Amino acid sequence: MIVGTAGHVDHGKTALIQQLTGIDTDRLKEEKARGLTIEPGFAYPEMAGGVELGFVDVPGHARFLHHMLAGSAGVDTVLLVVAADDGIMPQTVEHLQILSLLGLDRGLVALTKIDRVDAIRRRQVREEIAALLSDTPLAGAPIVEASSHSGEGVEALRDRLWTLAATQRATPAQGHFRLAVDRVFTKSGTGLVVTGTAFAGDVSRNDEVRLVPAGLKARVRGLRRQHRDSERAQQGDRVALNLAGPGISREAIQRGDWIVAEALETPLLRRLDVQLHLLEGVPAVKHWAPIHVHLGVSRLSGRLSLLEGQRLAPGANMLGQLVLDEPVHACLGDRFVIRDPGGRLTLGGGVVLDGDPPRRGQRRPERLAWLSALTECAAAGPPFDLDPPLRQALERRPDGFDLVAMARNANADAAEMTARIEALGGRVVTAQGQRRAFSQEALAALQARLLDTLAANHEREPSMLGTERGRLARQTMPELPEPVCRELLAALVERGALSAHGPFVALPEHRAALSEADEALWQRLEPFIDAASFQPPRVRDLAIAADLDEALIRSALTACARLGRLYQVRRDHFYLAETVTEMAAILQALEQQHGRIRAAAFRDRIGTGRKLAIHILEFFDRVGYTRRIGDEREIRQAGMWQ
Ligand SMILES: Nc1nc2c(ncn2[C@@H]2O[C@H](COP(=O)(O)OP(=O)(O)OP(=O)(O)O)[C@@H](O)[C@H]2O)c(=O)[nH]1
Repeated sequence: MIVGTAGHVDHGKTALIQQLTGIDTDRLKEEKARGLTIEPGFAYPEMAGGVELGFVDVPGHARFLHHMLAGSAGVDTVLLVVAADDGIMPQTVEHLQILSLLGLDRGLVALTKIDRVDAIRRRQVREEIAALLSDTPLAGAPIVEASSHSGEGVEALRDRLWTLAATQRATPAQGHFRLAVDRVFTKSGTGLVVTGTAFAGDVSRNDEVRLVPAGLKARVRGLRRQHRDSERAQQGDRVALNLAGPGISREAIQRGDWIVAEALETPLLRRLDVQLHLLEGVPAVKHWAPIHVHLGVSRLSGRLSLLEGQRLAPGANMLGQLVLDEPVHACLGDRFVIRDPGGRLTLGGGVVLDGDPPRRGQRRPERLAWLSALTECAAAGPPFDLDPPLRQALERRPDGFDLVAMARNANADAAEMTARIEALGGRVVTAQGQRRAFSQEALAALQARLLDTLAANHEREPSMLGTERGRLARQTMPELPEPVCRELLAALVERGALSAHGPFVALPEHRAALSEADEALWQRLEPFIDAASFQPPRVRDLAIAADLDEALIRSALTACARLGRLYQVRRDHFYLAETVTEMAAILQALEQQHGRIRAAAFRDRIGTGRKLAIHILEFFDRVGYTRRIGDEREIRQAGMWQ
């Protein structure tokens, strides 16, 4: 259990934690000199019987509110401190509002400095506190009187907290590991250490993790939880990680960054779709207002885009989008607080719904309906029941949806999510690390559209052998990722609904034909092309060799290429289909032998000049058989020429 203090400056938070735990959480020299907390401080008292309890002591001064917000990230229990002499003060109210916005609903109130007041005053302040709590998630929380000076009531408060910690059921770790970094330092002999609260999942020594936003990979060399060496830590724990790896240094990471499991690595997010709530008593906020956003441990600047109107009224809720100046990491259900750009006023906050909003159509009814479904899902709290939004997506998205991005957003496992989709009657197409989910009807409709497009192509281009797969994909559904389209086409070929001819596909009944004149030319030209296998004569050389007109040859060979007898590897340079198949096999063998394909190795194998070898490799890239990576290539579609 991690208890976070809250309350107005000088109400006795630090003194109380010291009384309760014997630990002084004010570490900084300046804090000591000024008698003021600036940075969050931590205390982990020794507990008997495996009970775990940690304290985060936050500053009360209004100027350090961003530190209070950072300290409150990851806290699960609140200790609201109110001094009996002052009573409720501005930061008592503001901290309480922030804790509500962060979704904290468990905790108690310590009425401190009771040595300074009489019984009547104590009762009066207790009543004021009860009234203040009444319409917050902490309504009805116990109010315990204590004095850090006389010690009165401290034992009773400790008993309450210790019992609460002992009876709290440990939440099982869910999802992939995420940790919000609140401190970064280097320790001689150890190296880089980051500390923070684990928001989800678990981490073990020697795990590989990612730094966000730096994107660097790191190994967990050492691990401490709640200030003790450990092999493993999990959701809810205060964790210190000793990280190592290429590029891992003090400069690569700072407070507010995240350490996440590989599976959560995202292209960095700058726009987050959210459910917003504006506090009562603050000015209304207009669309595109500049704001400060506190998310996890970070403070970011940006704009507030309203998705359901031009103005958000005090006390109201609305769907919106945070458009941030810097990239962030966030998942469904993360809470955030918004403040005015001057950082003086807490305006409201909300819940992250979708970290990957579409560029267009953000206010379309189906998009808003999707966000509303996610709002309900997030409101019910983790573990999230994703079935209702998934069901909705299956019903309403004829082009399917990206299941990997959706799983990442919900910090769920993509394989488990695939099983959920299948249980809901949907289908998932998997290709090259992508997973796209469709309803059965949507999938059938898409396949029918592919066949229709192909039929139209055949009618328009009767002499063509078929349509190149990539082109068919772009023609039919440009918004779908190409690997997914190719996978759909492969399934149709498998079922016999399509026939495959190298990179082309055609309806099985389609028969392309050559004109008689072209057929006659082909008979004359084929021997010339065949004789020179890897280096066939170009159109001009054929014209000389066969004593024919160049334009005639070009048109006949183009017609033959449409039929799949030849491939135009570059302008005016045609190769027999068999030769292309042979070269494809050579590439495959080279890849098997060397891991990657180098142009020089290919040139040596086919015995041509370097320039021609490169032209041929570029042809294979173009048709999607190979992919170029720097100076090398790898096979993308091994089955294309089999
Ligand atoms: N008389 C009396 N004084 C107290 C009590 N608790 C704290 N104080 C005094 O109040 C002052 C502020 O106490 P802190 O514990 O630093 O207050 P704080 O809430 O942690 O302050 P910030 O963290 O800066 O917001 C100090 O001078 C304490 O000695 C108490 O129970 N009785």
